[in-house]
Amino acid sequence: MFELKWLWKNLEGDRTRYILALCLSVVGSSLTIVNPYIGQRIVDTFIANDNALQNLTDERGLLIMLCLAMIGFSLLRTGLAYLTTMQYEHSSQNMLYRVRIYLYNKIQEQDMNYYDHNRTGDLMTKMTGDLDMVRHSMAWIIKTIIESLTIFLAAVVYFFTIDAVLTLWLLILAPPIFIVAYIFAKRVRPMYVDLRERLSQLNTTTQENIAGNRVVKAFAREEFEVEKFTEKNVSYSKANKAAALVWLDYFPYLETFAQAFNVILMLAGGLFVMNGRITFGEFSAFSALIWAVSNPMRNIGIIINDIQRFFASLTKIIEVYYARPGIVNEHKLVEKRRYDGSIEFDHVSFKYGGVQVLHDVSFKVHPGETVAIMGSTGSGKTTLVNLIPRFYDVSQGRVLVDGIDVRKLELDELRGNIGVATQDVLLFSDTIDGNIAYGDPDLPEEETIGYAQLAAAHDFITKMPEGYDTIVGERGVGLSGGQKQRIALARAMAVQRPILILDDTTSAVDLETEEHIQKSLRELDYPCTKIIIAQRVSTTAEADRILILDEGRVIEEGTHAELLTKRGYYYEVFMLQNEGIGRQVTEHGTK
Ligand SMILES: Nc1ncnc2c1ncn2[C@@H]1O[C@H](COP(=O)(O)OP(=O)(O)OP(=O)(O)O)[C@@H](O)[C@H]1O
Repeated sequence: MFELKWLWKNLEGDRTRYILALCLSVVGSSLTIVNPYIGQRIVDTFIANDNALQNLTDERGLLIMLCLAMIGFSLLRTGLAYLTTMQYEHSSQNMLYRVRIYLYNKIQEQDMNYYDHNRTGDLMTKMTGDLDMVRHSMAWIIKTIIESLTIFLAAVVYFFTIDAVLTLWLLILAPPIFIVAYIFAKRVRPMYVDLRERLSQLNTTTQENIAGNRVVKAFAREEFEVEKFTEKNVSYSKANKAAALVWLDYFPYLETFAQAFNVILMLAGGLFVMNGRITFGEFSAFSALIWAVSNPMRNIGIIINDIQRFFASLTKIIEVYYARPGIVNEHKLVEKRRYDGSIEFDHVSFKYGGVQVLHDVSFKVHPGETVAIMGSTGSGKTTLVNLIPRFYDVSQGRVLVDGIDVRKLELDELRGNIGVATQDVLLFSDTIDGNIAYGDPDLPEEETIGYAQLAAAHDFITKMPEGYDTIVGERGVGLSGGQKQRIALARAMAVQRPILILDDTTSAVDLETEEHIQKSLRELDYPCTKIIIAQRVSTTAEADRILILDEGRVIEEGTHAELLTKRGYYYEVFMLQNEGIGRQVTEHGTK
C-alpha cells in the first residue's frame, strides 16, 4: 500500500527503533498469557485438586515460585511497556520532525500558482493537525493494533494447546464480527475524508477572519463573521458526530458477539469441565484470557475510526509531500553572476488557467534604463512584471533577461538579480531594521539607514519610540500605508540588484515624498534597470520610456513628451492629473 510505503520511507533513520518498538510490543503482549498459565497451574495444583491441601504442604516451594513468577512477569511487562512506549514516541517524534521540515521546504518551493489554489487554512491544517494525527497513529494506533492482534493470537494459540474444540467453538464468532467490521469500515471511510475537508474549511475561515480583522471591524461585520464561523463549526461538529455515531449502528452487533464469547465459554467450557475433558484450572485460564479475544472485537470500531482518520490525514500530507511546482529550478548554479540588467518581452502572452490576461506583448529595456508601466486597473501590469522573476511562466513567447530566456536561467540566480517591492506590502513581525535588511541580513547599519533615507523613511523611523529597533506587528501593523510602502522600497533597494521592480510603490505617499523617492531612484549608487508600475504622471514623467497597457496589450509606448503628443490614454491621464482637470470638468459641465 502506497501510504504505508511512504511511512516506511520517512522512518529512515529510525526504522531500527520502530521495528524494535514493534517487536517489544509483540513480546510484551505475548507475555499476557504467562500469568493466566501460572494461574492455571496454581488452580490445578493448589485449589481444584483432590490433593490440594497435601500439595500446599508438600510443594510450598513451587507455590512460592509460581507467585513470584507472577509478580516477576507483571513487573517485566510493565518494564517492557515503558520501553516500548519510549521507542514508539522517539521514532514517531523524530519522523514528525523530519517530515515537518520537509513539508515546510516543499511549501516554500511551490510557485505562485500553488498559492493561488491552496488555502492558507488548509496548508496550516496539514502542517499541524494532520501531521499530529499521523504521529499519533504511528505511536498509538499501530501499537494498539499490533498489541491487540498479538494478544488475540497468543490467546488463541494458548487455547488451542488446552483444547482445540472449545477454541473452535469460540472462534465461530470471528467471521461474523469481521464481516460487520468490514461493512462499518467501508461506510465510515468517506465520512472521515469529508470530516477532514470540513476541518480545513473551519481553519480557513478562522485564519481569514483573523488576518482580515480590520476589514471585518471597518464594515462592522463581526456578527456576519461569527455566523459564518458558527456555520462551519456546526457543519464540522455535525460531520464529527455523524462519523462517530455510525459506530452505534454496528456497536450492538459487535457487543453482542463480544458478550457471546463468555456465554459460549460458560456453556461449552462448563460442559467440558463437567465431563472431565478439561481441568478446572484450564477452564480458569480460558476465563482469565477470554477478554484477549473479545476485547479486540469490541474495540474494532474505535480502531477503524482512528485508522480512517489516520488515512484521511496521511493522504493530505502525501499531497503536499509530492506536490511538484510548475516552475522548477532545473539548472545547477555554477557561479552566481551579476546580470547587466537588460529585459526583453518577445511576443509574450499569458493565461491564468484559461483566462488570457496578456496578449502578444513585446518590448525591450536596456541595462540601466527606467521603464514605467501605466494602465487601467486589471490591465495586466502586475502580471507582466511577475513574469520577469518567473513567479509565473509565459503561456506563449519568451521573457529574456540579459538576452537569455528566463526559463533557461538558474532560478535562484535570476531572482537573486532582481529586487522587488510588491503592490501588496508584506512586512514581517520583526524590527524595522530587520525588515529593511531582509534580503541581506549582513547589511551594515549605516547602509540600512542610507536606504531608509533614500526611501524617505528615515525621518518617521527615527521618530518611533525605538527607532530602527521598533518591532512592527504582523504584516506591518502600526505603520501607515505610505510608511509600509517606504520600508518595502528601502528593502527592495537595499539588496542592490541590477533589476529593480516597483509595483505601485509610491501610490500611498504624498507628492513631496514621492519627488524625494524619484530623485533617490535616479541617483542610486549601483547600476540598475528599473521597471516602475505607477498611476501618477509625476512618477512616470522622467522614465526613459513609458508603456501603456490596456486589456493585456501594449497600446502606447514612448517618452513622456512623445506620448503627450500622441494625445491618447497617457495624454488623458496627464490632463486629468494636472491643471487640465479643471478645464475638462468645466468643459463637460458646460456641454
Ligand atoms: N492569481 C490570479 N489568478 C487568476 N486571475 C488573476 C490572478 N491575478 C490577476 N488576475 C487577473 O488578471 C488580470 C490582470 O491583473 P493584474 O493584477 O495583472 O492587473 P493590474 O494591471 O496590475 O491591476 P491593478 O492596477 O489593479 O493592480 C485581472 O483581470 C485579474 O483579475
